[in-house]
Amino acid sequence: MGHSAAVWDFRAATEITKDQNGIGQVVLRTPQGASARVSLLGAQVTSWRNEQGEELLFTSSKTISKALKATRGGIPICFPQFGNCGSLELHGFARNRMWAVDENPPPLPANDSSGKSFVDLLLKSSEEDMKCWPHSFEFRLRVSVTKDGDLSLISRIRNINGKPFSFSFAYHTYLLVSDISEIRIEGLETLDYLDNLFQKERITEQGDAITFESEVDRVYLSSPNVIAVLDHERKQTYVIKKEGLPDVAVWNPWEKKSKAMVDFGDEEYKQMLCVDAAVIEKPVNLKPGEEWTGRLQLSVVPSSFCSYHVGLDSSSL
Ligand SMILES: O=P(O)(O)OC[C@H]1O[C@H](O)[C@H](O)[C@@H](O)[C@@H]1O
Repeated sequence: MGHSAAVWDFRAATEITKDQNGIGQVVLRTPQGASARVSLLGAQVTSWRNEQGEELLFTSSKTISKALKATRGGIPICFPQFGNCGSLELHGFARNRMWAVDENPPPLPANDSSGKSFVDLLLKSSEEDMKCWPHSFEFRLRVSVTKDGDLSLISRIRNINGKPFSFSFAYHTYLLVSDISEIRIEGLETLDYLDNLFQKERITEQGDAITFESEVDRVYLSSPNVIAVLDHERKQTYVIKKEGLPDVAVWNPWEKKSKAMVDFGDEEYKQMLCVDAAVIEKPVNLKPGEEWTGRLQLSVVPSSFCSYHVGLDSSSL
């Protein structure tokens, strides 16, 4: 039975359940049938479905459900470190911590909650984490599904310390694709990137678009705020809009590395592509009392629908 958006109670449509390990899961639904699932472990979005109920994010079928570890897939949050560019565990600790539902977050700009199904989550620095990263912070994440089925993530990180600190950050987004060989990314051409396969060497992208025929592990620098990932076979395009996130990490492990990963099927590299809106090259510096905001909005449009080319900006975010 259909529901009219006018009478849809977005709050009531937000359900909190538990997974088999007892970890809280927030399910967001729209009247048109789009949905997302967010785990309180890591504030990781583990599912995002369109109005037809089709999954749009990749999750490894070999995911090992070891309690208190992020699973491979969805959108893990990398904070306060991306990759291994510091002394912390890979991609920082935030993705492996339990987050709380924040019932009363400081207000976001007007209208952010209207017509959306959303949840606010909160992570604060713990005594344990202070031992390896001695900074007090409050990290608020709002995850929303809009009435059009778009997935939106807004991160606000506040320094509640007496001293400045800096961090790197990424929305480590595992997109589900039909066949990696048929995928093209538009919006990164002509940019410089750091190549993780060559000791982070800085290289200028020469291709007209990014395509895939072997392992890729790069960080594109100073990128535009709209990136498109075209899936030729499915005839659909992921449009990635971002704000406050200058870099884009692109990763596909390809065949050999896939076989070496215990929580990843040997052939699964064909169905995934990580395209992470991020701050990596120049970390964010926060003075005491300051707050940083990083926004990501993911939509899916038919590939014939090219309006994402119209004004490559993110003003509608
Ligand atoms: O295995 P994960 O924690 O999801 O990280 C997977 C990948 O993430 C990033 O893109 C890094 O650049 C890669 O070197 C890393 O292997």
